[in-house]
Amino acid sequence: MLRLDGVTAGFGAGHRALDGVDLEVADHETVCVLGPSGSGKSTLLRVVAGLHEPDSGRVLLSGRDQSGVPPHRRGVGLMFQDHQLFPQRDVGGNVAFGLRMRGTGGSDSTDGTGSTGGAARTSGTGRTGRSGTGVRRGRGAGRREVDARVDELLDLVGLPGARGRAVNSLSGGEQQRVALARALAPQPRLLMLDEPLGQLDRGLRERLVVELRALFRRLRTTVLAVTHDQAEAFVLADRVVVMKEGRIAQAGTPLEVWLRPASEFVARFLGFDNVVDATVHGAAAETPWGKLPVEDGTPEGRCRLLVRPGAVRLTEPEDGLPCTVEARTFRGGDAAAVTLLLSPDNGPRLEATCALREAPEPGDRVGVTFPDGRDVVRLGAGGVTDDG
Ligand SMILES: Nc1ncnc2c1ncn2[C@@H]1O[C@H](COP(=O)(O)OP(=O)(O)OP(=O)(O)O)[C@@H](O)[C@H]1O
Repeated sequence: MLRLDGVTAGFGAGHRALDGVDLEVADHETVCVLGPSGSGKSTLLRVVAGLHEPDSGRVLLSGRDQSGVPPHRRGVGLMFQDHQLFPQRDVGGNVAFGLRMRGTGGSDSTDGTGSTGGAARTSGTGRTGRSGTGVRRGRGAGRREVDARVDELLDLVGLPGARGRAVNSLSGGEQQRVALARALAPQPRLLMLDEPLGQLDRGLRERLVVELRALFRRLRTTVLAVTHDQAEAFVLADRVVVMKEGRIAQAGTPLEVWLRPASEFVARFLGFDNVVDATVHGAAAETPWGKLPVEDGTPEGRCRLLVRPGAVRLTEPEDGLPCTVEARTFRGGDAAAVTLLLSPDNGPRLEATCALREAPEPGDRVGVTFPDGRDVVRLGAGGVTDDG
């Protein structure tokens, strides 16, 4: 569906917001681009949408090179985090705008980019017979037909009966759903979401992201989404792409990336802080915290080693590496988990997790052992791309 070949793009001489990016998104796949602020995520979407011309490289949609193809002729939908609904139109008017974007050349867009409802699908690109919203294409639909289509889309996003409501009477989450209905209305061949849930509170995000995933699966929508929140990306994505300074640091399924971060950068981005120098010999690694088990097949030699908090077992001070508890943070969740920051007598600080009822207090003395190698990972081994 989408392919980027060596795309480099920037803002002025020598600046590279994207640096030789190769990326593919398959039909019906949801790919989430993750990365810290400034890593090039939004620029990537803008290049695909045709809103930013690459300096070199190619963007192909359904095998066709998009050089020189204007945004409204690319058939991609783009939804930004601030979703930019039209406040003067009611919910129905906003979603109907998305419907009108089909085959109009996108001229309704407030900024000429199609960013409000998505760069429009153009007619004649052959999308007949597609299951999904049930919204059919064609101009000149009568009022009743438009209303019916709008209702269908609102049902789809979980806002039945909202057609006549004023946009400013909706909650943030409801507005988000309207924006999504509007972006889905033209049946873009590729839907791109830029921090789609960025401004919503955590509880709502967690709920909506699960709904979005179910919706995209049901509609078989092809999605390229950008987020800086790895938890969100892991729920939504079939595949995640982690970016660093305009390059792809790693791509893989959420599980692959979580299990085998390709580099220290990716590991730290995922929130893992126990990363140390180590030397692997056989089934063990020499570390500043002592000898730790590693999984069978771990390549030998000097490396950076990730020790996930799950590998750290608390015990009595005399039974393991003696540490002082520096801080403890209640994380909540089903397991009532607590994150502990430990200061070992030897070696750098160490993060551990445990259940609340077992959690020691700051200042307490504990011992730690590392009984299981499954959460001890040699970095740079087994990732798709290693950024060193
Ligand atoms: N309009 C612009 N003019 C100049 N530089 C820009 C412009 N837009 C982005 N940049 C620069 O390009 C780089 C990539 O920016 P981009 O917005 O793509 O990153 P991002 O990963 O989406 O960041 P965020 O998560 O903060 O939105 C950054 O260094 C940024 O400062």
